[in-house]
Amino acid sequence: MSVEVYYDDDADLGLIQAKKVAVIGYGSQGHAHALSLRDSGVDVVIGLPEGSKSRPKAEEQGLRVLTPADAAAEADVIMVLAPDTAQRHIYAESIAPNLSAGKALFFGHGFNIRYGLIKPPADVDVAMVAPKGPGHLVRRQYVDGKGVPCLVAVEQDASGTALALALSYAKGIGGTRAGAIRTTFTEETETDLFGEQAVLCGGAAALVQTGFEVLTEAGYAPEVAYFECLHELKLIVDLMYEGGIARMRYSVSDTAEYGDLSRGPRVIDSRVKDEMRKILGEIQNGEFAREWVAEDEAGRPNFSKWQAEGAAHPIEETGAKLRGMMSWVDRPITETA
Ligand SMILES: NC(=O)C1=CN([C@@H]2O[C@H](COP(=O)(O)OP(=O)(O)OC[C@H]3O[C@@H](n4cnc5c(N)ncnc54)[C@H](OP(=O)(O)O)[C@@H]3O)[C@@H](O)[C@H]2O)C=CC1
Ligand SMILES: CC[C@](O)(C(C)=O)C(=O)O
Ligand SMILES: [Mg+2]
Ligand SMILES: [Mg+2]
Repeated sequence: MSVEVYYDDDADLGLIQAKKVAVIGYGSQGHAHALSLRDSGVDVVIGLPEGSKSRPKAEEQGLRVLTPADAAAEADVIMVLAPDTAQRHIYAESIAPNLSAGKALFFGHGFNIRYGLIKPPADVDVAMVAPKGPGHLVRRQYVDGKGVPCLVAVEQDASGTALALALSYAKGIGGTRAGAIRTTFTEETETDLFGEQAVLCGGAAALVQTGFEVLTEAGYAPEVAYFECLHELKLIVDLMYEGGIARMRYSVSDTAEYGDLSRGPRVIDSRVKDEMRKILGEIQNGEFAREWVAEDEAGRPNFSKWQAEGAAHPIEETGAKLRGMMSWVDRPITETA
């Protein structure tokens, strides 16, 4: 099955330039969308509660900041880029009362629509523009004249032009420079959650920490273990990113390649694959979403405990010391937001 991919020539920037856009939230994604849309000639207003820590950041960047309700009331297009767990409350309290017929409700991730936590009225467009990368990279790429590929999806096409508007928005944040791939809210949500849980965040972090523990528990220096299990991972992933796993295997020694081919499948074995399938099942049947919403409503006790445990892992102390010696390590991600 081939996917539809749209580039700059397939998108009319004029459509989004003719609208007023409210970006609700000014964090990782919010700041990137808002600043890049503004730089693309779009009339943008930011929606943040009074007392939000993000307000001064948005104001320092010259953006107009209103409450979420006032921003939603002014806007034709409302892009929701607040935390997934906060979105249903923001929608009920501030957006729904200001969502009149003909407006468009946009998302950067499909969680709340996929799991029925937000149910928009039938007379508005509901679409998604979801960059496939962290917000700070989305902004940096835009500033550099490039873009991060993104997914676009239409859940509700009340106007008959929802896809064209989503593509126009994607062009405004640099997404169609790299390519905007057509998908659905269901596919984006389920694959995004699976990727971050099993591979990109959960799987990779557990792999790095476990490798570090095995080496240090066997008596090897934490600094040497850090380089092997975390630092060099970026260099290896960069090779995969540039030319796939084959390119990485071409570039490493044949000793490394033999170790990779013969030992890799012992680490990520059929038990791990079965567990990944179970994780995917929990995403598909809504179990993960119910658990996460309940955890959030209970004040996030497990989340806070696991966060603290992660921050106290010995790899963090070793890494902080070593990175202090690395003048070439990139600027901190807090610089642009
Ligand atoms: N992080 C990423 O790169 C990616 C995120 N996404 C999706 O983008 C969306 C936003 O995520 P992300 O950028 O990580 O979020 P962040 O946590 O980085 O930022 C959230 C922003 O929302 C604000 N906020 C919190 N509560 C409210 C509220 N009640 N009303 C209005 N604004 C509020 C926060 O303000 P304050 O400073 O006051 O807390 C902050 O500015 C999510 O749907 C996420 O899944 C999609 C792709 C990648
Ligand atoms: C990989 C994490 C992510 O899905 C992302 C940056 O794309 C997220 O939700 O932050
Ligand atoms: Mg993602
Ligand atoms: Mg995600």
